[in-house]
Amino acid sequence: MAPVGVQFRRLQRQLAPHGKRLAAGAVALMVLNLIGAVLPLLVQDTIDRLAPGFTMEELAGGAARLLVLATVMAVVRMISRLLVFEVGISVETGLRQRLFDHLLVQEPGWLSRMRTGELITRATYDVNNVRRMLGFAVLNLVNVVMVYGTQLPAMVSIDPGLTVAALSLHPAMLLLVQLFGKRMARLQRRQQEHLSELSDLIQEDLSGISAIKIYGQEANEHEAFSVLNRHYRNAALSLAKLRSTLFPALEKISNLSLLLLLALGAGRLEAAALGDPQGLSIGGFVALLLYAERLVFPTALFGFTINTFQVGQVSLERVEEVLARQPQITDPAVAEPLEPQPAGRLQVQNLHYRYPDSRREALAGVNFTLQPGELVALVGAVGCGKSTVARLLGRIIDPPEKSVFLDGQDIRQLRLDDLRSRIALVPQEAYLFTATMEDNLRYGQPDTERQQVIHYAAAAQLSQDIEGFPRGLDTMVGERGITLSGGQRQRSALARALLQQAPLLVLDDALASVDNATASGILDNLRQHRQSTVLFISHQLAAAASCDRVLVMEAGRIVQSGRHQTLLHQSGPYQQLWHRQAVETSWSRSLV
Ligand SMILES: Nc1ncnc2c1ncn2[C@@H]1O[C@H](COP(=O)(O)OP(=O)(O)OP(=O)(O)O)[C@@H](O)[C@H]1O
Repeated sequence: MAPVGVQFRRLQRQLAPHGKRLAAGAVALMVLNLIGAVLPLLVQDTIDRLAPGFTMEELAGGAARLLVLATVMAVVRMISRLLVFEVGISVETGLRQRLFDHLLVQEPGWLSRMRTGELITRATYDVNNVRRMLGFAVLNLVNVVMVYGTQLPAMVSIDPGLTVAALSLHPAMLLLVQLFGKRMARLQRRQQEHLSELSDLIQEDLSGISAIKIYGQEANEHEAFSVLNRHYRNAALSLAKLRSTLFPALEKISNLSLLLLLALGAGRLEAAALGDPQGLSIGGFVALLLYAERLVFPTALFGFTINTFQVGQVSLERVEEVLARQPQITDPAVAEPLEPQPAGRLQVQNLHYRYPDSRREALAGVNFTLQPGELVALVGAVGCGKSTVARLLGRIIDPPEKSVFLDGQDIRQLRLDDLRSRIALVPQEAYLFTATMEDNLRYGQPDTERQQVIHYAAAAQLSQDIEGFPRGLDTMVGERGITLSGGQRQRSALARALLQQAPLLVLDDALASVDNATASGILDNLRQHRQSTVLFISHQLAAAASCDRVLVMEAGRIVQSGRHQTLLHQSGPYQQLWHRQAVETSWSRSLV
């Protein structure tokens, strides 16, 4: 845990914007406690007036005063709680929103290294703990000070000896809550950790359900799940056991302190009955009982408050840890304005890149230029660095400065939004959201007219598929919608990118699930539109052959560049790739 000063500043930071509401809540609490201190005195007065000869009017008057005060108290209590809890809820929702927005600006590489379940835990469980600390705990802390501050003097004024007796068991109550509370907090965290492990496993298994089925691993996955489930169950049961021991124990202590008060109070009542001026009136005794009872709950809650603070501080630290993580891919301090007339000219100069956790350079000095409107294929063996080039062009990972220029502008000097309006990147893995087909296609351009959507769907050779969907463009797709084939997903992602009408379109193996003829048809459409320069990264050499030029990559470098026919007749990696693919194709045909 951080030092107290740091903890205090953290709390202050969260509460500062809600100062007025908190102050209003504190005033309401004070009013509540003042009424709470006066009420037993009124009860005392009303009872002590019940001497022989009291009138019903006197009794009714006393009862009416009590009723009015009790009603006012209930209303003020509600207001004070609403005010303080609202602060907790406002901090909770604000913090969660900040956390979500902060995750959105992080680069995918970092997010994929983090466990999803862990991030969800921080955005839900930990943020909830912060709410409890700033709502429940702040309320109880202020309240307990006020309850004791207003009630103790009144109790002492009635009978100092019995006041000590009434409070004598409170330390035991606090000690018990402290002891149990620490264990409860530990178990709650453990339970939450098991829950996030379970949600990680569910997520992973549902994503990889095909692999599980293909390798017949259902039984193993069942076992892995049941182990985690058992851990969760054990933590939940231990927590339930702890709670069902603690709460009755607290009730017992509270009953004991009342018993003690009754036992000692009886003597004081008897003394008063015998005319001893030091004795205690019945009204005074009832008032003491009421005070003692009103102290039990805040005292027990005070024990929980300390734990809630400790747990809340740890949670706030965990949330702030994520918030403190600076995104690595950001807008430049002073961004260049975008070139007003984009043409789609791309220059890549001496581009080197090494992944953070890798020893070897993925790109070892890549050089190439794409002229406006050119359709250029980038081919090469697996792992040679093609996708790395695509990711760098879209700044999904960051290229060094002065190595990638779009229309003469270093892409590191552009705002990210500007860059992404100029480069449309279609990744290998097409992702569709749970939304209609139309909303999926216009995801990057939500205001696009339907006619435009239809136009670009046709360019991506998707029209026939859409016609075949039950509700055409209004068909729900994604997780809960109909399942699209890999090729349909890829063409949807392509149509989505075409809608952006960016001057440079980068297809990162984005037609891998589409047959050669369809891929060539799509490339023809792109060539006819000529609205963008296109970098077509692919393993499909037959489709690549129809491009204006082919770039060949090997071990992180461009080693050949030229027209297909020229390269095919040069001995080199392209010729080898082409022959290997021709052999594989004829081999696979021979199997049919
Ligand atoms: N996130 C990463 N962290 C570390 N190394 C990576 C990462 N992504 C890729 N690499 C490595 O960088 C090199 C280039 O990978 P890249 O994905 O660019 O190849 P590729 O040519 O697109 O391959 P493929 O044709 O199989 O898609 C490979 O050695 C790969 O292992």
